[in-house]
Amino acid sequence: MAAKIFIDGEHGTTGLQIRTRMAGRRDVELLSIPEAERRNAALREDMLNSADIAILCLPDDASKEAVKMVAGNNKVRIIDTSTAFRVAPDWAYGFAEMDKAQGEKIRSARYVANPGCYPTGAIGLIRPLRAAGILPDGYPVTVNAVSGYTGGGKQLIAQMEDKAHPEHLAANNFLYGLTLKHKHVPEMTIHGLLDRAPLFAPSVGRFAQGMIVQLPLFLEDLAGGHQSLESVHAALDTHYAGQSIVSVVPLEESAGLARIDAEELVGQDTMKLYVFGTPGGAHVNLVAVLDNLGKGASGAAVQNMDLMLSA
Ligand SMILES: NC(=O)C1=CN([C@@H]2O[C@H](COP(=O)(O)OP(=O)(O)OC[C@H]3O[C@@H](n4cnc5c(N)ncnc54)[C@H](OP(=O)(O)O)[C@@H]3O)[C@@H](O)[C@H]2O)C=CC1
Ligand SMILES: CC(=O)N[C@@H](CCC(=O)OP(=O)(O)O)C(=O)O
Repeated sequence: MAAKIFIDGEHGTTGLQIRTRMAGRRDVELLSIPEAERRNAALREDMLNSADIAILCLPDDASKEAVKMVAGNNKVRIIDTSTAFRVAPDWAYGFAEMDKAQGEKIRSARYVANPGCYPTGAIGLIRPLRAAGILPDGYPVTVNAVSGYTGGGKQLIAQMEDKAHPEHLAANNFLYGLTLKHKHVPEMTIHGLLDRAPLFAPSVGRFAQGMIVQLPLFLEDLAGGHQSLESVHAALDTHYAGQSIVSVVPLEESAGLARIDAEELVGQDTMKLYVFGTPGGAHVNLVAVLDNLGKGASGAAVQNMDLMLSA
């Protein structure tokens, strides 16, 4: 029998892209609410409680309310795409490739927190190096990133695309999060296994989807025996061996590149990791490229749903 899936927030940016990815699938039956009724709490509660898996594509507060609506119903499993539960101890973090044991945790979980788009890139780069003891305690990690503007949901899309919007944004590229208190920092710290919060500097470009996350490192401050471009690359390559969602670009290939396109993986649910620098040099720049709505949100939610359905 087809599994019943309800996407709460199905008419928003993340929800719509999950729906697109489900189109044509016979193993799932989508429960749906007409767009005009999207904020009808009674209807949503009914749908949430009729689902085998509910995927929440809502702001944090609405996600918390939705979770309360199914609290007494052990049959319903939840994937939440908001920031609300990403560091909650009783939720499985929905990034299967970050750790060998994570896929099994997601498969058997009742509650799965889908990662944020920036943290997917940052944790994808940081965690293998922390787990292998290469990035030492106290290292001052900085994460610099650029996102397509769909990362800000319907509101930012309207501000970027609609010239008549009262808060129209004309900039082609802007920095934000200037207080350095972005909501993704706790998630990067905890799931990146860091003992010191990273300094995170995000930005947005005038392109709809796509993302680059950069982690520049000083090689002399890494653990002994790992202070080379080749060693850092080998650690990432070993960590991601045997799966097809996160790939580590060979050093010979990245050495021949003059530039990286933030839109490289638009429409795909994979992530590419690059290691840049010069052999024998002092620095490396680790770079993750992904689609903020692919592996950064909707694609990851479908990957998590598939893992849960395989239980
Ligand atoms: N966009 C992205 O790249 C990413 C988004 N996320 C997260 O995914 C979640 C959804 O974001 P996104 O799709 O971008 O946002 P959108 O604003 O595009 O969509 C949110 C949807 O939720 C609806 N909604 C808002 N409040 C309520 C409520 N109280 N009850 C019912 N429905 C409600 C909105 O309706 P209405 O139109 O009436 O406001 C809208 O349809 C957020 O938590 C976001 O942080 C995570 C990773 C990446
Ligand atoms: C460009 C932009 O505004 N991006 C969003 C993050 C997008 C994302 O990862 O969503 P979550 O909020 O669910 O973590 C921001 O910085 O708040």
